[in-house]
Amino acid sequence: MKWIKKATEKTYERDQKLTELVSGIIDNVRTYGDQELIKLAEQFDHVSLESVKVSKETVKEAYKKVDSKTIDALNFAAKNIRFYAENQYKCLKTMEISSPVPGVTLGHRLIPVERCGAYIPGGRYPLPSSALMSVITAKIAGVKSVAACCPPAKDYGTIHPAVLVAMDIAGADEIYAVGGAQAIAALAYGTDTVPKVNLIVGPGNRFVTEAKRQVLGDVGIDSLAGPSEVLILADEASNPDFVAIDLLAQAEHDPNTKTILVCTDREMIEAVQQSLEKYSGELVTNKIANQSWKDNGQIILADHLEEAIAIANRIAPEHLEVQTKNPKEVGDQLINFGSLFIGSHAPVAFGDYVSGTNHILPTMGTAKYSNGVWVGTFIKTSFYQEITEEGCLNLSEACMQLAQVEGLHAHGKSVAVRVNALNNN
Ligand SMILES: NC(=O)c1ccc[n+]([C@@H]2O[C@H](COP(=O)([O-])OP(=O)(O)OC[C@H]3O[C@@H](n4cnc5c(N)ncnc54)[C@H](O)[C@@H]3O)[C@@H](O)[C@H]2O)c1
Ligand SMILES: N[C@H](CO)Cc1c[nH]c[nH+]1
Ligand SMILES: [Zn+2]
Repeated sequence: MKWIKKATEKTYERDQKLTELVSGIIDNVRTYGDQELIKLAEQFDHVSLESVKVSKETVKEAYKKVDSKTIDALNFAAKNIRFYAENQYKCLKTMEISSPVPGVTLGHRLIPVERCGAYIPGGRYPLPSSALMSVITAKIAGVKSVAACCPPAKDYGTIHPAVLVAMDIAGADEIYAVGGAQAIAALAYGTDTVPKVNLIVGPGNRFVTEAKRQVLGDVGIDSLAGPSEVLILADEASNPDFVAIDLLAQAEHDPNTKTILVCTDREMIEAVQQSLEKYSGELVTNKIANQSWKDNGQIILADHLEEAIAIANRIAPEHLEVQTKNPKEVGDQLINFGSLFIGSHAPVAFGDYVSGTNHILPTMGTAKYSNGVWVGTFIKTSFYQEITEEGCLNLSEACMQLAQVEGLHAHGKSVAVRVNALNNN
């Protein structure tokens, strides 16, 4: 099956040059700190900064540069994202339970990371919506201090004002005008201006993603996200205009975006192709969208719906739209996706901005084993046990036996001395 190779190909491939370039940036940030961040902002973002820290005054000024309709839309989106995150939080539970072994209590606590960094991409487009997604979710999870980073925009000499307003609405505690691999290095290792964090979340381009890969271990990360993806399931009942514009809506993100149509009806495929032609000329973003569709777009004709569903489950796309008849029934059979959009009136754009689900999602097939950013991303489920004298005696024999099998003498002895002490009392 030829389609499998293309549809499951990694959109983010590491290469030696990228690895070395990024490790050089990380090393320089560790050595030269803020001075290097300012130098790289000049080099890559063409902005000259005095400090990467964005002041409260600059944030206040940003509100004056953003129209009220945008601020209203950001607040509307923020409310829905908060609602979703708060309700997901309610699904998390602490646990404390008596073990069947008398004298042993087992439990886990939900402990938010103390400090996290949220990377908000800003190279190609300003993405205020991404600021809402990461920062709001971190704050609902209980993270005390959230540092938001985004590359400075040339036209403003700092972060784009709509992104600054979104960061503020979302509740960011600190804001830094720094992007790319250097932002990840600053968050991971700290500089005089940027205190280091415990966890970094948020998507970005190949430099950002490679940097996250390299700092992992010194700091936690959410995932290694690649360019956006959409897979649309369609049949003879779909609306070709809806299908076509949803493919292009993802394609306009990046020339590497992966856009796939899986359809059971040949005539529908032809109709979608005509709609694609129609829209491609209309879009302001058509240069990227057309390029992306040409290089990474794919149409797969499935023999029947069961096959279409199996294909979607095999590809495990970031976004999965079901625009077939009985979309709910089809949706129930889908098991690998970052975010599912059920019905022809559910374009990905709603999830990107306003429905409330998070748009920072697994890509490149990683939805087979992982999920998008949610409150749980920021919360550790940390275990504990409380053991009484009775519990100690009840656990001791099997414990000492296993320690002996493993040859770990002190392990066994740490139990034996307690048992002896109890028996001698
Ligand atoms: N999966 C998701 O949830 C999601 C959400 C939003 C965006 N995205 C993706 O995030 C990505 C955003 O990428 P972007 O480029 O627009 O913004 P970005 O902020 O990720 O990257 C911009 C930065 O890259 C660095 N850079 C640029 N050229 C460089 C070079 N030659 N060498 C070293 N560093 C360099 C610069 O520091 C610049 O500030 C897109 O691929 C988009 O699809 C994904
Ligand atoms: N579709 C992107 C996630 O893959 C998120 C986004 C931000 N703004 C618009 N869309
Ligand atoms: Zn999008």
